[in-house]
Amino acid sequence: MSALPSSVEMQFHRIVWSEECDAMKLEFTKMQGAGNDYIYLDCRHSGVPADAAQWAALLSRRRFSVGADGLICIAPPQLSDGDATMVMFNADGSEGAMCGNGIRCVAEYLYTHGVQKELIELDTRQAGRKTLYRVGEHRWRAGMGRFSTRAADLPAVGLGAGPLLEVPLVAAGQSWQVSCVSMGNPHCVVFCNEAPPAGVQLADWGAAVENHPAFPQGINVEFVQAESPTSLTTTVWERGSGATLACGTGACAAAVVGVLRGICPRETPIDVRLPGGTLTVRVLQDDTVLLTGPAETVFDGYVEV
Ligand SMILES: N[C@H](CCC[C@H](N)C(=O)O)C(=O)O
Repeated sequence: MSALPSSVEMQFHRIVWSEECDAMKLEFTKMQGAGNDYIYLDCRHSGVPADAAQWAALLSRRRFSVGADGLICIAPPQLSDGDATMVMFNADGSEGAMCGNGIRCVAEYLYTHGVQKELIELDTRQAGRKTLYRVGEHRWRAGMGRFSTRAADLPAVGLGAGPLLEVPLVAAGQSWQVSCVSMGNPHCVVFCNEAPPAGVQLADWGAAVENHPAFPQGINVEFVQAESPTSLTTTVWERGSGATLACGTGACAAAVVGVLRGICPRETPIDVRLPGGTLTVRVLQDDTVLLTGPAETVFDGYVEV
């Protein structure tokens, strides 16, 4: 494991000095939602450590460390009536504004660690408050707030001023009609005959769109195939993490574009089938979105550093 960030601060309340091995133990909980796995740190007493981004990049490395799509700090709530704040980092250490699979797992973590409530209020640093409803064993519904297709909310440049529903985009030698949606974080959705289209390498096209000049802060990319009006098959390339088995906000973005393009119905549950599992999305008349899916604990562990 390469050298730790030199300025690692002993802010984690769950870092304990281990006498027997004269090392520092960083305790964590590994959780996943439809295979989108993160390392969760309980920072409710200590606050988000200054080195969280470095820890995310260090510990997310598969085979060389714990391995994950990123790291999520469970921090104190922004407002007194909240239960906690989710602060998420992608595998490259970049901070994501919102994480649909992560927010359900934070609710599950709190529920299994003393917050015995079926309705949990979670804050985020950039995407506002989310309300989580426990709908079954290890299963939560998240109120994801309203979507937006405005360039300013993504942000996107040079793609036009109106709703970015059908914009031409050339990347990796391919030209596509893409739809851009913000779920608090930016998504580029491509409806196609198969997801991903034959002959298109997700890693090539995904990375090319993620880093396209039209998206100065990067973007998450979804290829979507409509099996029926209420069943979408989707593959994902995530900003800052690459190909993941599922993306909660990406599932919402796919369903939203399906509704706005008249492919999917509003209000009706839409199954978004991802490589890691199925998430269910409802796009309501007022443009708010509900995301339902699993939230599972994989293991508790610690890293000696
Ligand atoms: N990569 C995303 C954050 C994680 C989103 C995804 N894991 C989800 O479940 O919504 C971004 O940088 O906007």
